[in-house]
Amino acid sequence: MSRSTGSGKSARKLVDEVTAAFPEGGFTGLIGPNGSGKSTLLRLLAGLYGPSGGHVLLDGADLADLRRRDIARRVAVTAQEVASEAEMTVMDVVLLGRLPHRRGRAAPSRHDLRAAGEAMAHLGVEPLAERVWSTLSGGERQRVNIARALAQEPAALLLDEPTNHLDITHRLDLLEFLARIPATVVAALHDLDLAARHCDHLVLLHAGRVVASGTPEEVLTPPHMERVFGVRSTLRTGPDGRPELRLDRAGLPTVADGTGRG
Ligand SMILES: Nc1ncnc2c1ncn2[C@@H]1O[C@H](COP(=O)(O)OP(=O)(O)OP(=O)(O)O)[C@@H](O)[C@H]1O
Repeated sequence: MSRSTGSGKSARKLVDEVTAAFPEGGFTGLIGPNGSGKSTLLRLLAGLYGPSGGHVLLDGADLADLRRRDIARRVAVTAQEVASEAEMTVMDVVLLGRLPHRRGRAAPSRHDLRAAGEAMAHLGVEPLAERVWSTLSGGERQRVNIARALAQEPAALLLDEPTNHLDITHRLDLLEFLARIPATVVAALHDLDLAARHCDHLVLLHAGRVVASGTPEEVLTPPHMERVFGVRSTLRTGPDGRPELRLDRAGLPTVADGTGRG
């Protein structure tokens, strides 16, 4: 899909010398500690930030040369936290995803309604269609927000911590769904074990730079895990053939009783 080289726009570089490619139709997990630059890189890929150097390419075209609307027709993005006060129904929120495809203030077309309905069905939020957004729980809001992005029918779906607020069942459902869809998916993820199991490609960031990118086996190596997260790790193939990551802080102080005295 796209490739980003360069840095964020700021006197201080938030991401620097990033060169990364995101396999078309694949599911890339963007991993790294807090503050390592995952959200910033997603914003660069979405064209919300312009790089102060380098380029972000979408199918070979520089995002800087594309109109905002043309980018929005092909790239959908969700933020980490979404505003909670909107008094719109869930259906109206999901239909916002159709805006880049609609002309002026015309009523939603049959195709718009179908795309919104299908997106809601995929995320299991159809029963919430008439609910007011501000009354939803955190996890419901997260799923509706992803449904909105999906209703956009994007070629590339950029998701900032999409498993936030989701219980384990919804986490697994969502990650399996993202691995299956034909769109190019790039998601910032904190659950390294889930990223190992569900993503076919990983980009590991540390202090605004790419430390490694490739398959889970290439990226989740003990030296990378120790260097970036300060943890020991073992990656093996599970009984279902998928990678299984085990992490521990052996040798480091632990918080065993919640008092911090371990
Ligand atoms: N608008 C901004 N102005 C100044 N610094 C910023 C801005 N946005 C982000 N940063 C800084 O850039 C760095 C990268 O932030 P970013 O949000 O991209 O990290 P992240 O990997 O997504 O972190 P997290 O896992 O905590 O969500 C952080 O040090 C952050 O404080």
